[in-house]
Amino acid sequence: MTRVTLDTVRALDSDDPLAGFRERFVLPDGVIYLDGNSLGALPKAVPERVSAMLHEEWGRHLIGGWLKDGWMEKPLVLGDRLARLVGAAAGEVAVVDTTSINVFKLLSAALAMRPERTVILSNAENFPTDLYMAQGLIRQLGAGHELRLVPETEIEDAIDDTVAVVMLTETNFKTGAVFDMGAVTRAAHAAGALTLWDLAHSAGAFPVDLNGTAADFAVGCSYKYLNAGPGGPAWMFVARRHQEAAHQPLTGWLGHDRPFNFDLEYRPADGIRRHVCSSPGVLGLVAFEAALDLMLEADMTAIRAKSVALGDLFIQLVEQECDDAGFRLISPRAAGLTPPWIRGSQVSFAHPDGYGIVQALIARGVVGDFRDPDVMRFGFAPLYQRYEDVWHAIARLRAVLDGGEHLAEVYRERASVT
Ligand SMILES: Cc1ncc(COP(=O)(O)O)c(C=O)c1O
Ligand SMILES: Nc1c(O)cccc1C(=O)C[C@H](N)C(=O)O
Repeated sequence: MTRVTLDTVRALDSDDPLAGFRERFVLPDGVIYLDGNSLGALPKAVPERVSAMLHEEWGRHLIGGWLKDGWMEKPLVLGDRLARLVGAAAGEVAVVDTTSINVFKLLSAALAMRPERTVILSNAENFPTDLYMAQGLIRQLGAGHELRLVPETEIEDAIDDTVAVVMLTETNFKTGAVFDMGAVTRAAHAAGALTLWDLAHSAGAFPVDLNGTAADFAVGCSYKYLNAGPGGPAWMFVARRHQEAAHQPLTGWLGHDRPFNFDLEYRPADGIRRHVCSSPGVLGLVAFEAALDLMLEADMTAIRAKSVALGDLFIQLVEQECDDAGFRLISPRAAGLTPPWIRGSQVSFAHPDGYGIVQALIARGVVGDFRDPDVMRFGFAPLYQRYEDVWHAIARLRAVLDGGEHLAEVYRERASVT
């Protein structure tokens, strides 16, 4: 393979069709941010839009904003906009609650649609909150249901006629490996099961085609690749064909068919609206709206192409510059430029000193993250990263290793939030 040089990466940046997006984000000087897969960077439009909402909407219209400024409808209006990014149709997505809560709601709805079956099938590598929510729901439902975990490579074979729901995170949060959503969904349907996809590490990272793969249910967050800010509102998808039958358990007043009739009896609204529970958090929604509008200006195929190129470059440079360091690539080497996707928008290497290396890199302004037991994780966000950033990140990695900076006493104890 030809050696990569600084000239090579500068040439890639000068040919980059997405280069113009970078200046639309706030990025601290000197920082190379490779953690947009945990918390996306701040789009400049977000504080502008939130400030306008505060001063021009809330400040002037007071309670009138619910109607005049469309606050009440935002969960569904933004859902329709987001639908375009995830291969859904208008009316199939709502922006509500948190990812964990939406897992609970949709898992409950799906189990009730398969009353004769008892198993929620998932993988042992899934992000724990999904498993915890399933465990909590099972406890709530009383005896009878089971969360069955198998290794991710065995999922399709494990789908049998006891399985009610196959609940998977499409992109593995540690390795970036991506399930073949179409193949798993076909296998689930062939066995009479439903699918619930967690797209936290997929939406905004690469093209998602919920209806093209006939997915049943999905959830996702807005604060990673969609850049809506810490704790930004989550979203959920219910395929149109299930909307009549799918009933979620958190039957708050805003999922009622006529909330302002104040009836004593709950009657679910039609369609996706019944999955809204409470008053929408308008500040978070407005931040998300600004970030989403920016994302929708970009071509998702171009985003995917650059994400793959950044990830490939990162792998190549680690191997070129640090081949003596004992890094073990745990992400799929090939990413996939057409579906089925194989690697998401992150690259992870395992290393026994991974924690210290990540911390020492952060001290040098290269922000990635660490996941137990030994995973160094780096995320690629094509709208605000340059190829040259990858070059400098690896140069700083080399400097960390050369200086033994990662072995410092201060990194012996791990921080509790990373
Ligand atoms: C796959 C996945 N699901 C869910 C979450 C978190 O959900 P919540 O927004 O409810 O904290 C994360 C990360 O925080 C995640 O990686
Ligand atoms: N959601 C997070 C948070 O509130 C604090 C710190 C990190 C996170 C994360 O997003 C973790 C992330 N889901 C992961 O993939 O590890």
